[in-house]
Amino acid sequence: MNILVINSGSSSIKYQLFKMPVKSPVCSGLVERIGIEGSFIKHSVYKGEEKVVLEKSGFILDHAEGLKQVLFLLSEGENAVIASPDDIAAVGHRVVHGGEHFSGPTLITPEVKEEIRKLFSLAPLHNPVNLKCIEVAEETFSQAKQVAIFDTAFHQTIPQQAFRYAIPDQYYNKEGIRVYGFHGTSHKYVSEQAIQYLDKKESKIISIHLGNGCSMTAIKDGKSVDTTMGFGPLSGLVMGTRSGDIDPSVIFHLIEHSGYSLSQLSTLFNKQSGLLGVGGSSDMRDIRKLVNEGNEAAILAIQLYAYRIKKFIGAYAAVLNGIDAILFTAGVGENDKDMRAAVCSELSYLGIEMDIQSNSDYSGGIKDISLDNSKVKILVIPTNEEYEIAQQCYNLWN
Ligand SMILES: Nc1ncnc2c1ncn2[C@@H]1O[C@H](COP(=O)(O)OP(=O)(O)O)[C@@H](O)[C@H]1O
Ligand SMILES: CC(=O)OP(=O)(O)O
Ligand SMILES: [Mg+2]
Repeated sequence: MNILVINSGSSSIKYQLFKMPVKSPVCSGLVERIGIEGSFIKHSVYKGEEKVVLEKSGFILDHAEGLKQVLFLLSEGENAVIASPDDIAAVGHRVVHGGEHFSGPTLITPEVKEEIRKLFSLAPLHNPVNLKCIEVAEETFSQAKQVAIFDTAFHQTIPQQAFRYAIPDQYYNKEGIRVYGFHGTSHKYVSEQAIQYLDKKESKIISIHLGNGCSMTAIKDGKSVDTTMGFGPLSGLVMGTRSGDIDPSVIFHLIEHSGYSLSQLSTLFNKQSGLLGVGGSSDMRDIRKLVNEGNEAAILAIQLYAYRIKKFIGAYAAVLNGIDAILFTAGVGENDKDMRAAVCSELSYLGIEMDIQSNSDYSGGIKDISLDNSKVKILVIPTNEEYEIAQQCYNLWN
């Protein structure tokens, strides 16, 4: 069964084509830096032991344009992996916000699309592009089943004391205002990998997903019990362009004293803050270059970024009453050894002790980068949201 998975993030599209139930993909790829200078596509086709990599650069304005270029790569030329669009049985879509409606894989109908649309304002960087990718896929693969897998689903196990805000009941009961949590597919995948690796079903894990969006989840015995993102994917950690936690008084102040409108506020906190707002770029690789040149704004940006993660490690150690393992994953978590080292520095009181050499040598796969005597394991685990999505789609029919 051919399942194409489309994972549209705020600044990228990742995709993989699986011949399920086989875990390794037929092809995979990445459209990066969508809407910012230096956009590129990297498309890899796996032919037995051989891997053919096609790279294409040139500005890509939006997700629809990026996806159309990907669809062309799948079916044209000598490296085509499908003969016709009808070869795809199902398309699995990552959808970021599912509100309270969706807790499992969901066949996409006009009603489901309407629900995704209703949540646009709560996930303005994501649900609109997720829906756009669904529409492009429906047009292109008209015979395929379209399935949505929601980032919010894994967090349905969070208890009320963690998912409710301390505001009057009616805002929860009538308007659904609560913590939903995001990156659930990634937190689920990496925590399951860790539980397998540690061979420890009863476990206290802190999963740290550092991509363009960033979030942490406290996971007890495989279940999410708290997470840093909330009603929308804006709270918690410092991110590429999002501020993370901010006192709502700042919002009142900007409205009252600077005349900010709703859309200006949304743009400020969603698109102009985080690494971009403080350090000058949303991309950690650019920030690292600036840091190496001694740029003070960039240095401050990574300090804020690391400090916030550290603070939540402390909070979740308390929530879980101990930690067996912390997991680093996603673009920054997997690739930025200096960030991992900064986060884990001076946490020996909590039993977190990194093997600096092992951290520096990390080059892929699941790896324990803690010292032998560290009470807490520090694991780097590459996320694979696409495989997790393909598996959940496959389970719908098998
Ligand atoms: N080698 C690297 N060093 C530091 N950061 C990196 C590296 N490679 C990728 N990243 C960062 O990872 C982030 C993107 O992560 P990713 O998980 O792909 O995000 P998303 O899925 O939200 O688009 C960017 O900030 C990028 O700079
Ligand atoms: C939910 C979220 O922030 O996703 P991403 O990291 O892909 O932007
Ligand atoms: Mg992502």
